Amino acid sequence: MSSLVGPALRTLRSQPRTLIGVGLLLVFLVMGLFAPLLTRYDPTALAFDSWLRPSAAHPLGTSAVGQDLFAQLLYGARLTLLVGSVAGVIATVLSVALGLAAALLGGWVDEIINAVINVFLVLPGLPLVIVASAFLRGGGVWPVILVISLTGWAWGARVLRSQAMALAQRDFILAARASGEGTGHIIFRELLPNMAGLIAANFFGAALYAVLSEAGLSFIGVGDVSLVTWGTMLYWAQAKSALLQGAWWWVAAPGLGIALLGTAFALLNFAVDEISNPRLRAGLPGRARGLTPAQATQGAPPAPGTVLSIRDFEVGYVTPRGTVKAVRDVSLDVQPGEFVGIAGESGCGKSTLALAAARLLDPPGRVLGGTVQLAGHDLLSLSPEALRQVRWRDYSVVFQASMNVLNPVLRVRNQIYDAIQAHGRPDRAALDSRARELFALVGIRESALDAYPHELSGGMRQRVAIAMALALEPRLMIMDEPTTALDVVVQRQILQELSEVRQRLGIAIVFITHDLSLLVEMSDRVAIMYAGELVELAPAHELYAQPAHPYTRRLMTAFPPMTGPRERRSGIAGRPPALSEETVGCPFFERCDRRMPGVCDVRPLQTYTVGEAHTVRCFLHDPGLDPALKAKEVAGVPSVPN
Ligand SMILES: Nc1ncnc2c1ncn2[C@@H]1O[C@H](COP(=O)(O)OP(=O)(O)OP(=O)(O)O)[C@@H](O)[C@H]1O
Repeated sequence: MSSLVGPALRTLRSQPRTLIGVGLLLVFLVMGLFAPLLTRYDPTALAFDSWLRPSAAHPLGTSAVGQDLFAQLLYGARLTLLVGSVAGVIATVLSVALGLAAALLGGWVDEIINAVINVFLVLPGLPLVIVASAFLRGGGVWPVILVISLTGWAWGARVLRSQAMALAQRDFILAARASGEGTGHIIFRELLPNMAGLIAANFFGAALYAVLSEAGLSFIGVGDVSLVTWGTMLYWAQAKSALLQGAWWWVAAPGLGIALLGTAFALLNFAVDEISNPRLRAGLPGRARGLTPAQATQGAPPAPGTVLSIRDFEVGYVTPRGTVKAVRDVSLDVQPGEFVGIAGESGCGKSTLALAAARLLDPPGRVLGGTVQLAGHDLLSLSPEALRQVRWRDYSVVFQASMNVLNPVLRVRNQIYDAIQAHGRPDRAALDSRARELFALVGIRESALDAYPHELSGGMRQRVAIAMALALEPRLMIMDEPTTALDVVVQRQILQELSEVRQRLGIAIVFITHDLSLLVEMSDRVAIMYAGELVELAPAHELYAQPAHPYTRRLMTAFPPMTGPRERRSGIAGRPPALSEETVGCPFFERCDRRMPGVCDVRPLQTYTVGEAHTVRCFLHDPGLDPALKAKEVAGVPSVPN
């Protein structure tokens, strides 16, 4: 919750519309709460002459029966706000409870809830309210509130049910369930915080509906017209022909009150959306992650011509249990046409690095520091519109699940056309020839252009996704395990075609996989990640011949080579450290057969250069270190031959 206070205050300060919303609501609250202090008149007392014009004694004049209209406006604010807020709360509580019950219990419970919601949605709202309130007529304000709440909850329940159902399938909820967390924990710690924005928006929407419904009911005389609300003021003004009498202020004052209260709710609704939705408040990521402009531009400038330059990059997942720092101090440059492979065990931060660098990281993921320059653009500072211009034209992304982005009801041809048209409008003939060209590039027969996605195999669909990513011949393609879901033969074919396409078009590729032996064959350079750190970076052949980091050597022995005789492979004993904790020294210390206690577990990790374009983060390569220390091997940790 505290993580929302900062953004809330920032949004309040930076958004004039939020300030206006808060200001208006405060004015109405003061009017309602302090009405007895702001006027000495009883709003219902028939104490004055009728039809008095506005004056110092009666700022809004008097009614047809001699009541002070200013007093009515003040006391009317009180009941109007009461109706809005209480009906808003009841409708929201109902919506949240039903939405959560449907999502968590599923099955027949969900079916019944869904059916009830649908019935309430198709029932025409106003006639229902009129009929219901006709039964409860004259009972004061509470029946009105009850009727409005019970007729106004269904829309919110539908939206909240959908969101709860979508969240219930997200990995973090499934993980919480799998780890045995109780329903209370899942509802209050996992689901509700993620639904906070929508719940608040739902409340303001329901409150607005309640205020308008009460005004509407009162105006047509169905509510309790003996109460003083802005709605009943309008009713009496109309009943006594105020406009014909020239007393337009009798209509204008409550009308304006209702309009401004509605405006306040709507503005607050926007603000809540912005505070609770990290994507909206992260319009400018440099600002969102709390970096000063100076911090956002830190780092050495990349070499001229560099396509992608990542500097001092830090990325984390901000969770209720703390921040999981998945990418730690990573710097990496990619040159035009270069194939850079990134390998490492599962969970070492490869995907997080790719997603964050491509500005595709979803909350709770957040860039915590560093810069990403792509062909001269400071990618992290681009506005969404500027980013749209750059994405696909300057860089594209292909993920393992990219084949699933194909729309099942559109022919592949149209989807390819859309990708080509993303930044221009070539004519039909040009589109057709480009689509054929792209299909030839990724090795798909032209006839597949007229297929629907379900008519193609997984491998073909993934090739279509790659063709779409190639459509605008970007300078860089970021590919995160693009072939992992496919069988080995298809995987091999796609990789060969990719390699040819890259050479022909000069596109740089950052390719992520667990499979180091595959990368060594494909890449110009290979980066090895471990526990969020980039621990070794070297030309592929050099990494293969002389791996410098003990982890790289272990990783090499863990995968069979793609060619050559079959050998017995050994895994890596132990587990990487938890990324939610800060590591002192080398994160591989516990699993390392060459570890040097007193050095590796104590000193801050540094990068050493061990060859041209070959760097490693390992103290074994510290030229200033006592060679006697390096010679020792650690008992109990299986060693790997150099
Ligand atoms: N939404 C999330 N919330 C919290 N932690 C997360 C989230 N997503 C990923 N992580 C953590 O971030 C770390 C890095 O994950 P990431 O998916 O980047 O690793 P990876 O090397 O790509 O793994 P894989 O090869 O299995 O895809 C992991 O420890 C993971 O548990």
